Amino acid sequence: MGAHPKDKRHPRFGHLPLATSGPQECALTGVALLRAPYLNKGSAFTPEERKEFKLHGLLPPNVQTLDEQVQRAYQQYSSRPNDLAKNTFMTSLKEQNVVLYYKLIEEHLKEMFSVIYTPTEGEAIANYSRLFRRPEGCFLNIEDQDRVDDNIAQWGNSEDIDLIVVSDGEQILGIGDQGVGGILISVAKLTIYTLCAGIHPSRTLPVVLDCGTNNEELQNDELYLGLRRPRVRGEEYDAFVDTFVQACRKNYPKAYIHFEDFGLPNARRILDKYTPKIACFNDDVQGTGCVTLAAIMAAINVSKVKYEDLRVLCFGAGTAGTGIADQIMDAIALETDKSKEEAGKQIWCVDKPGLLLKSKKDELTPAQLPFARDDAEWKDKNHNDLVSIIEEVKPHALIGTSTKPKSFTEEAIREMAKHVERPIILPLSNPTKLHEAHPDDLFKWTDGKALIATGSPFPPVEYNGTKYEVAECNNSTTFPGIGLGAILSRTRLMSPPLLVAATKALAAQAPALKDPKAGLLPDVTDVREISVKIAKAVIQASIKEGLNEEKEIPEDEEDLEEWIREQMWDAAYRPLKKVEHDGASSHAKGEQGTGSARRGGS
Ligand SMILES: NC(=O)C1=CN([C@@H]2O[C@H](COP(=O)(O)OP(=O)(O)OC[C@H]3O[C@@H](n4cnc5c(N)ncnc54)[C@H](O)[C@@H]3O)[C@@H](O)[C@H]2O)C=CC1
Ligand SMILES: CC(=O)C(=O)O
Ligand SMILES: [Mg+2]
Repeated sequence: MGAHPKDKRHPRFGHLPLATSGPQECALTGVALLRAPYLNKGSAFTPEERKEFKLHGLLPPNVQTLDEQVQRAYQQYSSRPNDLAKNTFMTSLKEQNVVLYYKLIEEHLKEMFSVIYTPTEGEAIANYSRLFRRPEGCFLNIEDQDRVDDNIAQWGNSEDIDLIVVSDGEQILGIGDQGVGGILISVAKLTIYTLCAGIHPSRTLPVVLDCGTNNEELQNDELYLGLRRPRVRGEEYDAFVDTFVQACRKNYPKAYIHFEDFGLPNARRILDKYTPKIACFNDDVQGTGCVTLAAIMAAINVSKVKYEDLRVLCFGAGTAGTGIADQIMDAIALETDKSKEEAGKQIWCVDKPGLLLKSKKDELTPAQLPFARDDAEWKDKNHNDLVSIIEEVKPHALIGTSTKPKSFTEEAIREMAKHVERPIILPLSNPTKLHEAHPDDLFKWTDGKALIATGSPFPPVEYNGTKYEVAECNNSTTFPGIGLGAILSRTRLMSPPLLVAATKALAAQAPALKDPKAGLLPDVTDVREISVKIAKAVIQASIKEGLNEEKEIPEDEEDLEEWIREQMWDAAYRPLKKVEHDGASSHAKGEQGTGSARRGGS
């Protein structure tokens, strides 16, 4: 038990919008308290708490520390036979004791990250209706649009929610349409926010928009839990999304909305519609764009390629691919004197039919259009086959967001390595089995010269007796810090300068800047401090743009970092303070006590 780590400090800031330390108000007693995951301490309830909260006789007598609980939980976790069983164990643990859940992951972050996130979370999502035990999050149903406002309103008072992650389940990781199971990607992304950026876990809301599913396997599965109908499209769909957004704005006006894993026809459209109006973010477009650009920035620092010369080939020009292409185009324009249009000419995009060409513009999405090439450039040249395109373009960087496994063939990679000294190769498709290439092969085919980062985690690669770290290029390195900055500054909008600032802050942390054999991106174990730096950059950019609604933000850099750290939630037990029932437990999240985690409320 012991004191909460933050209680040992004397906060230097009189005004902190988010409370993460000090006593926690609790209106529950007895069995109800033990069943409240945000307040439950299990065997770690102190003798005084056991007395005050009527827990005598409900717990075995030995009072334990959080560390002892972690030890036991880790043994239980380790005894599970496979990763999916471990994932299910973790879900149950979270339903019992939120602090213990996060502390356990924190202690074994590297080992558990892939179990609670990609790739294992993908498996859990695909099996959602079979593994289902207890719902988590908010389920909105397109056939019940009139109830959306009520359904959203039941999660607290207007000050209670900082962050909403929403998915419509159409393009989950790389495994396509998972219908209502998409709730678990919202849940998983919020777990990453808490773990990696200390976002207060009880101040978040995971949402799924159930609009039907085109996944026939799910439609024919008698245990499927979602709407058993083809996906709704068009005006009805747009009205549903808008009803959801308006309900969020009305009930939680300060909450930042994160869109995740929407399908190709909708992801960019929705982002473009709401970006000028509210603080929102699409992780697949923007988070992936930022992290990939940061990896490229680190790689060109090693390979000494200049922005004005950089040639990039994006294989798979969907939501993530065009998001990445956009960020790279913006970076080239910013770092050179070129216009965006000129900068875009340094990026070639390939999709299923081959290279994107202007003559096919009617078949291209608006996000693909800026990257379509003049047909004249490709007259009498093969633009349908990756090897031929590589031969012609001679890219410095090759990025895979195609969901087509093994598409970066030996022939393609050897062709690339013929033309550039240090090929930058980023197979980003998730889950692991969909990666465009395996890092072992990439090192082999390029004689150890490739600069690599992958979408899911891989162990280090050994080549010619040297061990190389393979950086994970996943938006999980960026979105938590961006969200933390957005929430703490209460930015009105997530405008491009905020994303540029976040990318630069991440790129500056790349281990490869100090050691060319090290990873292109920081390791997940350092992620909380990385998030502080990213959040700081986002906050400063928000202030510079005049977008910050939070006005009491320290100016001094060190003070600002400390102010951010003070507001990050830690996995530690806080003392409980008994309060009378105040009605908040009628909220869907009422088990958290008073429903308010604000300093002013406790
Ligand atoms: N590492 C990371 O942080 C992230 C990775 N991803 C991964 O990227 C992949 C794509 O995700 P989204 O862009 O959201 O999906 P999407 O469906 O929007 O895009 C995929 C694109 O690849 C194209 N494609 C399919 N087969 C192809 C082929 N044989 N050759 C060329 N293009 C082909 C599709 O036509 C589509 O345009 C997924 O595996 C996803 O998990 C997505 C976001 C973040
Ligand atoms: C990482 C992620 O957001 C994806 O694969 O969709
Ligand atoms: Mg995603």
